[in-house]
Amino acid sequence: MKQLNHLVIKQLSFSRNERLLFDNLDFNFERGKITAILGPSGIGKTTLLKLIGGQLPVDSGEILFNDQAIHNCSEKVRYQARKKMGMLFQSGALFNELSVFENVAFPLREHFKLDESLLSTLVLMKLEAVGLRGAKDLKPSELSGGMARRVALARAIALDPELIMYDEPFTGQDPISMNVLLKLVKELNKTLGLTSIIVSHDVNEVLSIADNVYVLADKRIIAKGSVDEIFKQTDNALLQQFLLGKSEGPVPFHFKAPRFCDDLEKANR
Ligand SMILES: Nc1ncnc2c1ncn2[C@@H]1O[C@H](COP(=O)(O)OP(=O)(O)OP(=O)(O)O)[C@@H](O)[C@H]1O
Repeated sequence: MKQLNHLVIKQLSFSRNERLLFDNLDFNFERGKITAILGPSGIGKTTLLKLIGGQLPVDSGEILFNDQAIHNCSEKVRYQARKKMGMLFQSGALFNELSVFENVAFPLREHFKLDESLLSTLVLMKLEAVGLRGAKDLKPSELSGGMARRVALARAIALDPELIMYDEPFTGQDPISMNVLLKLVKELNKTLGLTSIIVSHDVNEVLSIADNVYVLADKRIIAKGSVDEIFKQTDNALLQQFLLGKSEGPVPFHFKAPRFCDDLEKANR
């Protein structure tokens, strides 16, 4: 029987450049749901996706995908797990020299030996799913930013992943493209039965399609739950500051620094 939790992270700790980013964190990503990961810039959201994808090794803790440990497994197991994960990174540029069709065909050609007619059918199905079958012969330079993001999404679902991770998928989009992408992410989640994880600074937009939310701040999870539950936590000052985007609150404006007078004295020595 398939577990309710598709991906489970237990007691994750991770440092970068001796800076502790995660201190003993637990996450449960429910199968078939959209989970948003929110938090201030630099808190480690992209890093979390890279840890899940196996691009970075954990310092300590466990990552279980379909109940199988993928943090300390063999290369073979990691490769099999990675094949079931699609990733859409903001910087995940398309190959400029390839057509839209060939960009989406790329992972299929890499992983399978398919005859051209089957490959073509699969690519056209993925492009149809993102509404861009008609753009198959265009080059990336001929696409708008929103269209390019949708082609990257078609490429991310080319191998029929179970889980898809989006890193800032809406950044830099005009309101119409943003809504098209939001609708698409929600629809694909439902029609393909995906488990989706979205990292985004577009708090209201991402919460409009998410089922569950984790809010990170200062090495820990400051709030988690369904979207409704998160909005009810009005006594959580850190969460409220973040959700409402207030400059005043528990999140300090100043990055940790020595006393100003000490720095000035040093500068004038
Ligand atoms: N390649 C790297 N090498 C060393 N440190 C890195 C590297 N990439 C990121 N970091 C550091 O890790 C921390 C977390 O970065 P990360 O990109 O995961 O944060 P984020 O929450 O996704 O930020 P943002 O919302 O601004 O994208 C930051 O302090 C960053 O400087």
